[in-house]
Amino acid sequence: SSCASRRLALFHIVTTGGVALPQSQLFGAKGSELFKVAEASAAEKLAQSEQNLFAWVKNDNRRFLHVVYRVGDLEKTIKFYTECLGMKLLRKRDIPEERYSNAFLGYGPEDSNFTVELTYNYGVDKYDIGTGFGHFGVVVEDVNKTIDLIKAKRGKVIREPGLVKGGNTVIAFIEDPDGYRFELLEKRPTPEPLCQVMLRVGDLDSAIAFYQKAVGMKLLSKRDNPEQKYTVAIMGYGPEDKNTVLELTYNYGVTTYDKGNGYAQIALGTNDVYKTAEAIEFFGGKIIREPGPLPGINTKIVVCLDPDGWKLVFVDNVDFLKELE
Ligand SMILES: C[C@@H](O)C(=O)SC[C@H](NC(=O)CC[C@H](N)C(=O)O)C(=O)NCC(=O)O
Repeated sequence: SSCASRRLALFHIVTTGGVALPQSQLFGAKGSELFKVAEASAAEKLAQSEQNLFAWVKNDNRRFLHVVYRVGDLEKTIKFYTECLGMKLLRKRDIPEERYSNAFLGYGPEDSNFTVELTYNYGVDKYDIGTGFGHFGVVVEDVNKTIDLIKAKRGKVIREPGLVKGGNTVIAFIEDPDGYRFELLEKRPTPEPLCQVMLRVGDLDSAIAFYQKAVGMKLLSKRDNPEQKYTVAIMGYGPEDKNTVLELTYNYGVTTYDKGNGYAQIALGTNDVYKTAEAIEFFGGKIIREPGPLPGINTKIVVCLDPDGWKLVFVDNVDFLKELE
């Protein structure tokens, strides 16, 4: 967009009363040459800024911190995640003045692992999950065993264990007490068992470009499944067997989804929220909260939307660690 506005500025130089005239008519042949030189130098500067920003984003210290969503009964969800999915309750906080509580759960400490941040809003016991949110992925050693345990605890199994259609991983799907789906994937043990967040997108190429350029993720793999009519792009900061990834799913012909009001956002760590905001804007993301410290806790954040309107929050790495002290 920044590129487009500079082009627009150049265009305005050669317009009179809103009517565009050929450059040679305005400035003569020499003027037209000068204009071309100015335009080329502006384009070079723009390309240079793009390179610099992208290099900064790639070298920033980014990682998946947590995924935030709303639940209707915090204790019920904590019980389900700890008993059925083997997560640990890492911390809880209550913010009575804002009438909400949070619980953080996961498979390892927050300073090095991806976690879920559950939000309970006082008095709200139900949310609409919408159609855009897909699932969270959890690696387990034995899907059948986990499913038996979930059934024994009266958990909801929505897809029995078996090979994923068109692939060779044993999977199963379950739903938590609020209806959020978890895909269980049978894989070798990993340092990051909370391994995926799957979101559906309406334009896969735009989403991939945004997550590469503005968010600094790598396109780890892209797989088309013509029989099932969908394409998946796996984006992340490191190899899928050791790191959490974002799984972007494009269903043929589906360009919009309902986001509901349950799923909220993914939080990512950064060394500089101000520079992050610059990159987000430059590469076409929409900033919905300007970079700066949060009142009360002073943690610096910046909030933006991806091309499909999915929310991302970048959190200052040092401030985040201070929060954990
Ligand atoms: C191994 C890993 O890549 C997967 O598990 S993909 C899972 C697969 N995803 C989809 O089908 C996505 C498209 C679908 N229309 C959607 O929008 O969710 C899946 O869910 N397979 C189901 C199965 O039974 O195999």
